[in-house]
Amino acid sequence: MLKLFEHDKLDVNNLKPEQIAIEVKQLNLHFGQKQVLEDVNMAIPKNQVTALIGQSGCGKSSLISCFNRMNDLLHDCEVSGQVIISGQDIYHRKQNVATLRTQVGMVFQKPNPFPMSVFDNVSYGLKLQGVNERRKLDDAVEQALRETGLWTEVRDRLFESALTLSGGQQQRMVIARALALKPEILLLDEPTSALDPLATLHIEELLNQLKAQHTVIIVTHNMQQAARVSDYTAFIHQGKVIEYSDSDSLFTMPKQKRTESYITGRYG
Ligand SMILES: Nc1ncnc2c1ncn2[C@@H]1O[C@H](COP(=O)(O)OP(=O)(O)OP(=O)(O)O)[C@@H](O)[C@H]1O
Repeated sequence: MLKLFEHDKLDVNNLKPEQIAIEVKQLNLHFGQKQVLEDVNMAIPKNQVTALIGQSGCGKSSLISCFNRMNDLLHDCEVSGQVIISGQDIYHRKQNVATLRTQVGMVFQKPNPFPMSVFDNVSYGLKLQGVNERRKLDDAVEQALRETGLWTEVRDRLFESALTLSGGQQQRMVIARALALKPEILLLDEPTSALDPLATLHIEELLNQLKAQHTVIIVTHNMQQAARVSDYTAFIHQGKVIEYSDSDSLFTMPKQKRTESYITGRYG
């Protein structure tokens, strides 16, 4: 898999404004009395793959859920601080949340195809946006399926139920459903944990291609996967970002003792 050359590495703790897709400032998140994220400050680079790693319950999913305000849907969740995307704090009261979720797509652990055809799944978001012209929908569906490498596999099955696809195909179709809306940012929460090794490999190869057009952020339990697919990695522990750097440095020369303990399997 083609990764960054040594000289292409960015210093994620010192990015220029034009290199930043998401800037997180003083982000805190509570569920009731429980603090889940504490003073998170980080800038996520544009058109790169960034991985969030850390032991179960450390706050990885909660953090990416802040990037498209999925946490708004949860009872008892309180967020403070700023998440800046395209120069706007997405927690500003004037932010249109539906627009935000178009701009920042999300894919979950378990493939969640809607019980309808492949075509209707992939065109779902566009139709919700009021796109009805058949030609436009056809083109968008084909383009999104090509982007996920699924087109040749499903071109003859577009009007069959998406539930008849394999788990790996369903997950790529769900990614295509997000891509059809042309998001700037794609959030993936453990996208391969329900898949077999071959389907996992397909998704991992796909991530590397997607970054040409999108900023990709992946939560993963699997450190080998993070090292394989990501350009940058943040290690999170008990709601805090402990270390954040290019993935090669973090996995081969971690600066913090806690990062080293985690990546060498001493806990987690
Ligand atoms: N809806 C919720 N209500 C209350 N607490 C929650 C909720 N969602 C998550 N939490 C708590 O927030 C903490 C962080 O959870 P989160 O799912 O972000 O962790 P994670 O690092 O993604 O874990 P995993 O790797 O197991 O998915 C955990 O203690 C969890 O129990």
